Amino acid sequence: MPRFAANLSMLYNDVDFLDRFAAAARDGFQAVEYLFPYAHPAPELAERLRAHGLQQVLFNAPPGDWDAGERGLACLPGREAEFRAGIAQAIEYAQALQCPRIHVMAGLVPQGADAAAVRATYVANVRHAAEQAAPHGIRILLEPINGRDMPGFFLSRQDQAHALVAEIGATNVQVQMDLYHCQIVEGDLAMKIRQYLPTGRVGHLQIAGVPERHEPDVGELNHPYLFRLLDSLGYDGWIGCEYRPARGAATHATSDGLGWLKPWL
Ligand SMILES: O=C(O)[C@@H](O)C(=O)CO
Ligand SMILES: [Mg+2]
Repeated sequence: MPRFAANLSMLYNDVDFLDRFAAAARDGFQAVEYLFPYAHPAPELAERLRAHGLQQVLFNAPPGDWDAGERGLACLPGREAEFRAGIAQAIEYAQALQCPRIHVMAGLVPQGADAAAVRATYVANVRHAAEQAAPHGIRILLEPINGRDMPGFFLSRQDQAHALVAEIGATNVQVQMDLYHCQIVEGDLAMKIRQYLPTGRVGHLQIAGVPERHEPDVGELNHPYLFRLLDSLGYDGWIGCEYRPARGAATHATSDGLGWLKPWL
């Protein structure tokens, strides 16, 4: 059976962030993920996980100045020191939260930048992150993101991410295969899953309905078919529920929209 993690950045927006742990546990989730933990002290987050019997399965390294539009630092020439400081902070949080995966966002390609320099910066930065994370048993994940949601993002295709993982050459670097982004950029999801899961290089999956990024049972995808396929391939990792409930931040919007999950809990 697929194992589902609630993405607390997108789900349960009708309550404060720290109250989303309890809400997810009440709905039957045993694991959570979210974008960034850094607004809260790690012990406070660890206590929420403990109190509600939840595992933290993923969060992101610091992305640079998110409010100013930055979406990761890994591919940005000249920002290496900030990138490294962010990785050190992320590893501290991952240890405190016993989280085995950190997503390192690639970043937006700077206007006019030399493509070779951007790629070389990315490879060197991810190698550094992998080296720092490895002694703690932490994996570094790279996620291709669609260019409609994040125009100019360095990484958008699965084949690009897998080629980079091979080039980086560290055993603790894997691809975060977000099926929502993959459907928008490439489509042919079942064949992509059949192609990439057996490589052992997919470290985490995420889902959402396409194109609105609402519940998985809203939109053009047949998620039950994909879940059965993942089962048949022996996928035993987590699937992050990274979608915006169709009723937004209305009271109980997330819980009311979880009908799709019930058969899989
Ligand atoms: O798909 C996404 O948007 C996320 O997984 C993420 O980490 C960046 O926003
Ligand atoms: Mg994602």
